[in-house]
Amino acid sequence: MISLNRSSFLSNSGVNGSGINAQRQTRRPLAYVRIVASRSNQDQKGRATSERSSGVLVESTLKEMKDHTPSTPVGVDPDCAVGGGVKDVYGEDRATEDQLVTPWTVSVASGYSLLRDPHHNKGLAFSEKERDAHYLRGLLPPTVVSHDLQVKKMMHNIRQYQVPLQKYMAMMDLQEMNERLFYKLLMENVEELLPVVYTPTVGEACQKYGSIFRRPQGLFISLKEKGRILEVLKNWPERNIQVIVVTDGERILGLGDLGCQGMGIPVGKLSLYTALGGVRPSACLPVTIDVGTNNEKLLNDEFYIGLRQRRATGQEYAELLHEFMTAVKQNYGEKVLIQFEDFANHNAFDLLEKYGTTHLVFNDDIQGTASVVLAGLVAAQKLVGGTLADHRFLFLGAGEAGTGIAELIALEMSKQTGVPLEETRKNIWLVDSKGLIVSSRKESLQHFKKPWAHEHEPVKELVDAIKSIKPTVLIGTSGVGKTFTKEVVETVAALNKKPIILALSNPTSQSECTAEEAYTWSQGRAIFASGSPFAPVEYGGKVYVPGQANNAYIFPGLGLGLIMSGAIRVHDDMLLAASEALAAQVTQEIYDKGLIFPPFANIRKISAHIAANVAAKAYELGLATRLPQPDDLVKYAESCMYSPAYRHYR
Ligand SMILES: O=C([O-])CC(=O)C(=O)O
Ligand SMILES: [Mg+2]
Repeated sequence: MISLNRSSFLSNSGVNGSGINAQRQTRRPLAYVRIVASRSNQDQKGRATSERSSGVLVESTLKEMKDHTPSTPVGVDPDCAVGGGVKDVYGEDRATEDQLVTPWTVSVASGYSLLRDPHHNKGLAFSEKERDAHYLRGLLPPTVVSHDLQVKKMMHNIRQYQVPLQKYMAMMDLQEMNERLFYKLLMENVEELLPVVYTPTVGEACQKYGSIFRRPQGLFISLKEKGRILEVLKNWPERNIQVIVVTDGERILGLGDLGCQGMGIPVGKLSLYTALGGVRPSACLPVTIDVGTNNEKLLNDEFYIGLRQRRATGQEYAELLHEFMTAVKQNYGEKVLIQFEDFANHNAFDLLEKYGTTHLVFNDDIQGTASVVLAGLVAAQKLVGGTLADHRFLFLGAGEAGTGIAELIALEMSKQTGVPLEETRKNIWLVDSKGLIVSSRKESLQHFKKPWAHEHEPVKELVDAIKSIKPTVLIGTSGVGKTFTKEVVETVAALNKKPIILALSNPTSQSECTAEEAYTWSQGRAIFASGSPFAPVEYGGKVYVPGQANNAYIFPGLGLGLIMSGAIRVHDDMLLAASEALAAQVTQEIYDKGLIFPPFANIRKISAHIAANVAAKAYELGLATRLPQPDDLVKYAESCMYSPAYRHYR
């Protein structure tokens, strides 16, 4: 193994190479040279090879590598929480000096390779000067176009596709071809493209991930890698990771066990971390843990990309997860944020409890969804009058989302009123597949359902539970579509002037009811929001715009707030702080439209406010390590955000 670290490059500066490679090199301005976070291996001929993040294989002799000495000083980013690393000659963040441990190598991206490097490619937007300086002459047609025109053209192209999955694939191709164009497109067309890169289309993409799979976009850690996870993490080309979204694919949206094909979810969530929350793409790491799948269809699918075995459970599962969690902390330190995503109930609660005290973790389905729904409910009080404590809540679905939301509502009510948590919980009722959760069922209930087992006679059907509990708010977190039937909606609508109905299961096919059903069956009285987007509905000559109560409002800003404050733990009060910040973004103009969530078009501003509130809470709780605390946290959050604007290359 060649041990050639950054300082050895610098100490060798000025050494001229010889031979073809060296001649090629001397022709090229040294400013092309950049330090890339790639590991090198030495083959039998003593050459170092490294696979760059762009997937371009760089081969260099030791001598040649010495010649790739950066001519420009490698500067350190100003004290910005989200940056904070060494910049390469493109002005982009790279690993910090102490992370540049051997065996890191140097590689060159210019000419043909530059066009195939998604992090630096600008396509037709390379200027005349850049085309000269970077050996691009002839590799591109003569036209030079602006970033804006590229966005316009891509949107035009994407709109030509009728099938959502084709749009998804076009977006993934773009992400792999030109990252900054991908993010500019997504950020400037967020309402149109969110349903493409995220729910509902990402659900279909996961179902078909094996057949549409082209290039890996994250790390696959399977049982085969047991005992070697730290090594696997080091294969990832980026070193300065700040957020990991990890799934084991067992409960992908409301679609069930999709095994290794769940990878679409971490990839999609992390692209929102960047587009919606401004965390730079190179700091994001999607991970799928593959312990097998119990999905027979996938096990028999010749295109399935995961381990062809039934799921490992018990100790084998726990050991793999523990090795992963330990390796992450060892490799990236204790301030890397780990977001658990789409784990099945039986693991999700346990993992959160187990690692919540040792790692910076949160579960998006339990806590992120809860935070967004609480914000919507707080905002809804402006439309219905009163406070949270005036309500009775009934959930269909008592899993991660259901019990997570229920607990955060109870916590907020307790904080607002001073009434103990055990008491505020009594306003909240849950129905699972066996009926209303009541005290006589307590013995047989899973632990996360037990706090909701109140005194009541057993009730089997949802509609009977509604008649008995008389909820003012009905929330669907069942993962089962079409469960808010006409009778269900009519029953809750008969009890309330303005029933709050939230159909949160994803994707659209699993939504408890559609927006049209909610408005029609409630004669236009429902305050409705869903997890996946629905188009506006016309009813009785009026247009109703449904809200989207999706955790995408929260996790990008929450993550940014945690990163920028250097938080070391996630605390429930931070989720409340995030929720409060989101609710505060609902303006009178939005209320006047009958909405309880702000438009996604404003999400960057919303995320900055969420991040600021979360960071403020982290400082207040003594959980922030980035000191001193910035004076204006909103401004600071904005200043930390990634911009997809092209860099000018020297
Ligand atoms: O991914 C989404 O749209 C929301 C979510 O976390 C889920 O449904 O599991
Ligand atoms: Mg999820």
